Amino acid sequence: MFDGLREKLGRFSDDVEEDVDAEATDEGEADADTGEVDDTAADTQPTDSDAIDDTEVAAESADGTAAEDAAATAEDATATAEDATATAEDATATADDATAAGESDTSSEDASDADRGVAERAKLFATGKTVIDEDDLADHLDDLELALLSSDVEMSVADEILAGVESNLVGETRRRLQSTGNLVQDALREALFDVISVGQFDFEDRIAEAEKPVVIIFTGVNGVGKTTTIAKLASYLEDRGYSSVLANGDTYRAGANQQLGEHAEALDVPYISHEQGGDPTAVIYDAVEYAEANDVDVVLGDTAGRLHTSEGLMDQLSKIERIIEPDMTLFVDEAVAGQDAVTRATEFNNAAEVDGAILTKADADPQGGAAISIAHVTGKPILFLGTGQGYEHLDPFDPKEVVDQLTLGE
Ligand SMILES: Nc1nc2c(ncn2[C@@H]2O[C@H](COP(=O)(O)OP(=O)(O)OP(=O)(O)O)[C@@H](O)[C@H]2O)c(=O)[nH]1
Repeated sequence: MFDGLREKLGRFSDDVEEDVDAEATDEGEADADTGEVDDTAADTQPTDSDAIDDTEVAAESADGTAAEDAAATAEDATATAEDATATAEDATATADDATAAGESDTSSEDASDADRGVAERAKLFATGKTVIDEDDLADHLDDLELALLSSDVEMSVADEILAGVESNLVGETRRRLQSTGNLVQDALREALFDVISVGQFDFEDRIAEAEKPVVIIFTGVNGVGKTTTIAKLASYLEDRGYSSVLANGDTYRAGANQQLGEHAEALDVPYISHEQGGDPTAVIYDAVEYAEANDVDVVLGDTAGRLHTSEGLMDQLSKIERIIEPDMTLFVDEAVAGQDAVTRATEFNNAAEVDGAILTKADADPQGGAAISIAHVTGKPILFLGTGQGYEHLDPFDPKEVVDQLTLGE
């Protein structure tokens, strides 16, 4: 799942990490230069023998402080601190060379600057800050934006992710997700998690706590897998001890009755329908009465995905919402629909406020744009992913798992 986008995100992490390493090496060399300067300050001593002694002392001091500090900090740090230790070692080596050459004449204050540089770099790595140059990062962020947009991530969501990555890289990362030991990847993972996890709530808790019957209405266009999803959810609920009744509120489309009826029969759950052209609100109302009379826990009501006019459809949904006052309205669309799914989610949310979304066909290698964008754009969480045609192919949406999938392929 999401293989294309995962590859692009991986490339971004690798490229930025490479620059961070290059930057770190440059800084290490700069620190080492400072060390070179410090050591030879000893040459200003009056006698040759003093100069030799002092040079040795200065060299030891440069080694000791720089390497020891860096090594000590690096011990506390995670894997990333190893770079800093390496830098400190480089600095030590170069400082030794400089001592032998004895070529510079800067004051010993620079020694503490050098020490600070290495130690602070180690600390930065340890706390999740990087030393990447802002201009370099800007170039990489442009690449990341292209990668996201070409994978159908909505523009405002892409911007949010870029802002998140940038602030996570130049600031302190929040570390809600387990660190991968790669700062750039961690920054990206946190930024993705922020947009994907918007509004998450526990669906099962909501069902358990609500007064019965719980009424759930499904909205979304035809052909995306709405009917199949209703059936999958009935099966999912049954597995968790809840009975349900299916109601066909799609009285517009010929064949809808038969389709949902077949699922009800296959699952052996009650089914309420009216004639084609009837009032969908009345069908769902009947199903609620049936549930109340028969102690059924959950009413699952389908709605039309298309009418003569889109206003007609939206009016119908508003009427259901007004009269039935469902406990939840869930928007269903295809993960593979990308930006279209995001646009439709917004439209349906405006007509009948949704509580969450279900993305079907996540098994059909979607780009990932819809999965990343819908929650942030609508402010409502994705609750389930459809992962196949069977009734068992409905997986609760776990933002952390999706982030892992997108960044680690797990
Ligand atoms: N691969 C895959 N196919 C799915 C998934 N969910 C539904 N489908 C298939 O998508 C097709 C359309 O599903 P329906 O449930 O009929 O879609 P609908 O939204 O009710 O559409 P209409 O019947 O036209 O109203 C069917 O062949 C389903 O088996 C899924 O998660 N993965």
